[in-house]
Amino acid sequence: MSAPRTLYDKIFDDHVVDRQNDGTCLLYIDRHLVHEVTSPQAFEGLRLTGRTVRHPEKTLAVVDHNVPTSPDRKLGIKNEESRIQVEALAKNAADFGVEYYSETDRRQGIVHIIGPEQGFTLPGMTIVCGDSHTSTHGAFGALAHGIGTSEVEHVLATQTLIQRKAKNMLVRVDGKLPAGVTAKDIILAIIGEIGTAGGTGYVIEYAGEAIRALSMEGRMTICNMSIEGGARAGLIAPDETTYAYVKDKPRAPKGKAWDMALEYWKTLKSDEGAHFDKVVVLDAANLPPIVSWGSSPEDVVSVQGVVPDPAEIADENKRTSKQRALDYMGLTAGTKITDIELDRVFIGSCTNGRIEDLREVAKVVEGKTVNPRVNAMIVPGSGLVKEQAEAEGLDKIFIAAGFDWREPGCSMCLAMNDDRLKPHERCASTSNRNFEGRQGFKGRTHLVSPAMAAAAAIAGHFVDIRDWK
Ligand SMILES: CC(C)[C@H](C(=O)O)[C@@H](O)C(=O)O
Ligand code: SF4
Repeated sequence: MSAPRTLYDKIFDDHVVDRQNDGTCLLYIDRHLVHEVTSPQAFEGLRLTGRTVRHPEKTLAVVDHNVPTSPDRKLGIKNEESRIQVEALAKNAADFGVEYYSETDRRQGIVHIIGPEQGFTLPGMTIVCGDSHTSTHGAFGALAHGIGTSEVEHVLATQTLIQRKAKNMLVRVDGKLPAGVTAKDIILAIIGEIGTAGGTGYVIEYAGEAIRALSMEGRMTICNMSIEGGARAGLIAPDETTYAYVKDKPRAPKGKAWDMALEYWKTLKSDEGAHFDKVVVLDAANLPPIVSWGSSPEDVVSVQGVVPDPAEIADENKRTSKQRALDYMGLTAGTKITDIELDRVFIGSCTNGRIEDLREVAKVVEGKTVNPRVNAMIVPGSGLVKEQAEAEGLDKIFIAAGFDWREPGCSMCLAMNDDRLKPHERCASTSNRNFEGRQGFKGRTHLVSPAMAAAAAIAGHFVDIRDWK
């Protein structure tokens, strides 16, 4: 009998092409997603050395970070740098025979949203992209992680990647989530608990009753932010929820191939007794809605809490850094979270820009009006999410409430396009990063769930969504 293995061990082992004595491995890569920011030099490298893309059919390219989200974006991109990046990807995809979704393609959207939508992302696969939030695809029980631009070139040329095995970490979330508390709150709570370096050197497998109960959308939200906890990747073992989501997606296996795939996918779980180097356990029943107060995703507190006091931190470096975060955020220790007023609300991103997120938002804002002080935008994660939302009439609810309803893209998740905060503007955001300047120079970001962002847009300040009527 071979030793019990984790899900990560299994997927890794199944993809090893070569293993050196020092542990360096060459891994086969099943799927490669490409966006405009991290691919120009990689394609240029191929050109300079006269190489081709080894498997264009295992590669999919899309523009997302730099595309405008205004309705008139068909008229072109005004910002020169953005335009050059987008045009470069269009040309590279055409030159190298890679399928490409331009900003006018209805399937276009954020790279981590379109992969699953197209059935390009499947259980058991190795998936890479020159983007840290590639961890999102781990929700399907795929080993998915970000790579650097030189690695993008390596994968384009060889369909393989040099990797060393990471350690195994298990995050088990037991129990049932209370009403109003979501996948976003789970992952913010996990990062609050383990810290942004807690997952360094690990691949995290999420398990437990609360994880099993999540939809694929919720699971993607969790895996998406694994990287904010320092982990190389996040994983959730596939189950009936996964298969139901994947079935009939454009690129999912069909007929006999589906049956064979399913048989394999059912083996994709950690064996009884498999060894984890680190285990963290959380109880879902005790989780409140969470709001970030600082400039790191670990700076989180319950919506019922107050802005913490750095003076209470013993470690000097940490104390100084958290004080700096408070200053940057323009907050005073002891302020009640529900007393924090907002200027902007951003609902979207690869963390929370999927259809289920928009349905949650619609439930909260239907028949209500955005606070006049607040400028609130909703950016669907893809063209297909937008179509689905419109088919369900969600856009009408949003527009009637005073939200700006946009075209798909990364938008205000990061300030790489026209959507950005002005200095000192304070934003409730469903995205994944609250670093200094992330949403615009001197902008102030509070990370929250879609329901919490929606309620904040209406109230003009944070409210406990559990009290929402
Ligand atoms: C631009 C890209 C390389 C970057 C990433 O790697 O994650 C971006 O998507 C982000 O979220 O910061
Ligand atoms: S939505 Fe944000 S986190 Fe996701 S890929 Fe785009 S910039 Fe990165």
